[in-house]
Amino acid sequence: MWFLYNYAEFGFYQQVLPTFCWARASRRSLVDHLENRGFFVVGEPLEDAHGAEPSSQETGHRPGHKRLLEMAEGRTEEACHGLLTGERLPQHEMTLYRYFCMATLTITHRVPEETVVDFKVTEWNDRQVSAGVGATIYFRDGADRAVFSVDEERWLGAYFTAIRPLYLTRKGEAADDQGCFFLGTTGLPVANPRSDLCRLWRHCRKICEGAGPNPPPVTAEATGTSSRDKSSVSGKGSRDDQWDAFVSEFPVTIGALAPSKDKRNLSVPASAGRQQPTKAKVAAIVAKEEWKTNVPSLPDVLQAWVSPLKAAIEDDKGVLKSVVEQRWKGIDFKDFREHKGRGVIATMPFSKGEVICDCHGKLISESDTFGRRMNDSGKASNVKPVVFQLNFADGPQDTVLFLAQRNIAGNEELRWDYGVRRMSFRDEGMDLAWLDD
Ligand SMILES: C[S@@+](CC[C@H](N)C(=O)[O-])C[C@H]1O[C@@H](n2cnc3c(N)ncnc32)[C@H](O)[C@@H]1O
Repeated sequence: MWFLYNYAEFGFYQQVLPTFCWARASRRSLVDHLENRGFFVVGEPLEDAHGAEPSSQETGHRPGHKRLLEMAEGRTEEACHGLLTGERLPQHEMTLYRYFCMATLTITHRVPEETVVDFKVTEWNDRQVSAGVGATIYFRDGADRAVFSVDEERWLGAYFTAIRPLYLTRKGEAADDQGCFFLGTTGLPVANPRSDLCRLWRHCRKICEGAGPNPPPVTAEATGTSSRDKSSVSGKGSRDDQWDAFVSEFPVTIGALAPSKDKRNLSVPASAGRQQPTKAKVAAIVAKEEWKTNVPSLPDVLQAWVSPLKAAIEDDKGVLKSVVEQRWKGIDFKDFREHKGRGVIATMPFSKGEVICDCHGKLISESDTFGRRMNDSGKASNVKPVVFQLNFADGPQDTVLFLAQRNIAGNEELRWDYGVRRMSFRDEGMDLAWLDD
């Protein structure tokens, strides 16, 4: 019985665990080591405690991820059915569905991430279908290939026929889909599959946690156990049952070692989710860690919190490129003539929170920038400026981006609240009626 064999080593790991725990690489390698020795790892650190994303290799090949993917299959199947019967899924579900399709390639079929990013529509169209068996797809002139089951082919097919076209119709002149199969919501090829997969794992994990007070253990593939293989061992209950009994007898948490003093405030946000966590949520996360020293203070943690969405924007290659090239899709100039001069309109719908353009834009002689032409509205603004630290190749740069303040329809004028009122100009401002707009 696999864990009895390892049981002899368990005392050793209990001793050495704390010294390995905090450094991210050490946590990873320890988990790898344990899994290779046949241990199940519960609460596997899919991302490190500092909030950094795992490396692409880690993201692509964690056995725990395969398990999470299997657990998301049911929901994917439902979504696939909906898509194929003409149902319009909410945006975030379509995005998750696309993540799932990408993960099917990287995790189930071990297709390298670069190949997934570069996966072309022609390669999909050229797939070899064997009725009732599945399909073989050749990537990069046959350098990589994946043999899909019937279900997998159907999942990707539903993405291709029902989701990708929606993204494409939102493609403006500035955007180039480059014939890629996987597109982001803005119609551009996906740029960062690693962060997409991290979001998928977080989502899958939430589903697991929502399933009951004790999330199902993330099992190591090396043990030969999968969600579909819960055969009992030695007639003494399933492996999962035996594991549960084992864990309850010898509880251990690999996050139990306190964080270092300088890192403590960054240690919680990674597990806090997309929204700014409440004090209560941070308190619960901290309590769960059972740290004894350097326990982070709740207000400091809340202050250190950075939205994962914000982090994703700061690394988004499309945004970085648009800022540099001043090419923003889905918006255009419009002359409102004597009423208020030129302004900027949306030429496609934007969802709340989407990046629209940067605020002032790089000054290019004899060339306009959208940010500089946007008109004001104190009462009915639909975009808002937000400061980001964009991670350009030559270093981070503070940049103000305009984000959609609410869902914006095509053809709407984009306006932001300059923050000035008649009173801002003292008496001179009294003639500026547009400031009341
Ligand atoms: C940054 S510019 C915006 C672009 C400007 N409309 C143009 O044609 O260059 C700001 C100026 O636009 C005009 N403006 C901005 N918002 C306006 C509004 N809601 N109604 C009328 N004029 C407005 C004001 O003259 C303001 O000084």
